Amino acid sequence: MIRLDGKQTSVALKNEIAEEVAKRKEQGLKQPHLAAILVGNNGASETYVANKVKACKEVGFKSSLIRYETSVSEEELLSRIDKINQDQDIDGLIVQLPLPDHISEEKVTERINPNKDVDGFHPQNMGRLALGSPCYVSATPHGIMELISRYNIETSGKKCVVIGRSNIVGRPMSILMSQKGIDATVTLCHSRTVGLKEICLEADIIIAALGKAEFLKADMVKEGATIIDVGITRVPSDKTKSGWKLLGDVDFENVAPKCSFITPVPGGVGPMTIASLLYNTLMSAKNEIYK
Ligand SMILES: Nc1nc(=O)c2c([nH]1)NC[C@@H]1CN(c3ccc(C(=O)N[C@@H](CCC(=O)O)C(=O)O)cc3)C=[N+]21
Repeated sequence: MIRLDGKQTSVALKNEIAEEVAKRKEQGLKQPHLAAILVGNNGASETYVANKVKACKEVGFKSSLIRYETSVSEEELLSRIDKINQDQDIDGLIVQLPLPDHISEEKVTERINPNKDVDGFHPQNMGRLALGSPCYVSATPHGIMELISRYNIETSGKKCVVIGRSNIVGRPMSILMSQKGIDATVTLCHSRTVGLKEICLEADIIIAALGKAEFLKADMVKEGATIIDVGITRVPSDKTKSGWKLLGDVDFENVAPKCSFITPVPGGVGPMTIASLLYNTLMSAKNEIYK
């Protein structure tokens, strides 16, 4: 069993990015600049955004964190997005999800200039993804593809089961795994799937992205499978310093011994998500996607 070390791989990817940023600086080009909007004070969102800002510093990016109270109006948020869209210095903009109920995530996502949509959530980027055209690939799916490629995991002709059909992970993952060059045969499963266990038992690669702690059990996994765990659930624990423990969507302890490759939580997909966001922001600064 080989652990897919997202921590270490994200450091490698960040080093490559930092090198390129340094080179661009020598050429007199400006620093890539990522802006993040955070609404309210959801604990998990705070951690993720703080990690993103820290990662920007590590690679030599400029970052701007824009905070709003939960009570901010949709109109005010949208007009701030308009302003950032116009700002020549800002290459990438993300609005951290989830948003409060009175703000439409759809409207917010659609308002971001697709050229700056380094989250890859805009319909233009999602549509291009489906068509196989150049686009910003959302950070978690992009990070997973990087892990698969850097560990030389075979995908061609393999049976891949994706569990969860969210717009930000499951759906784009199913598209990426089936695209030309990757060539897996994909089954996208969700809460109405009948016979999930039998479907999983056939899989060479399982991507668990349904958001239920320790959902995927050892009796659902074929010997030698590759398991990618996208879940991250916080549960109270008196054994950790923070008072919290992080659980993935996979029952790691029992599943790991059966696998050829498996991602841990934490230290798997999470750090790769952050590195991929930086990668997309560098692409934007270089105008590599929309020339
Ligand atoms: N507009 C938007 N873009 C996102 O990319 C986005 C989002 N909204 N909303 C929430 C999800 C979740 N997400 C994570 C990022 C980093 C870790 C991460 O760094 N995880 C660490 C642990 C961090 C911890 O201590 O919680 C790890 O797995 O090792 C996890 C999850 C980005 N998301």
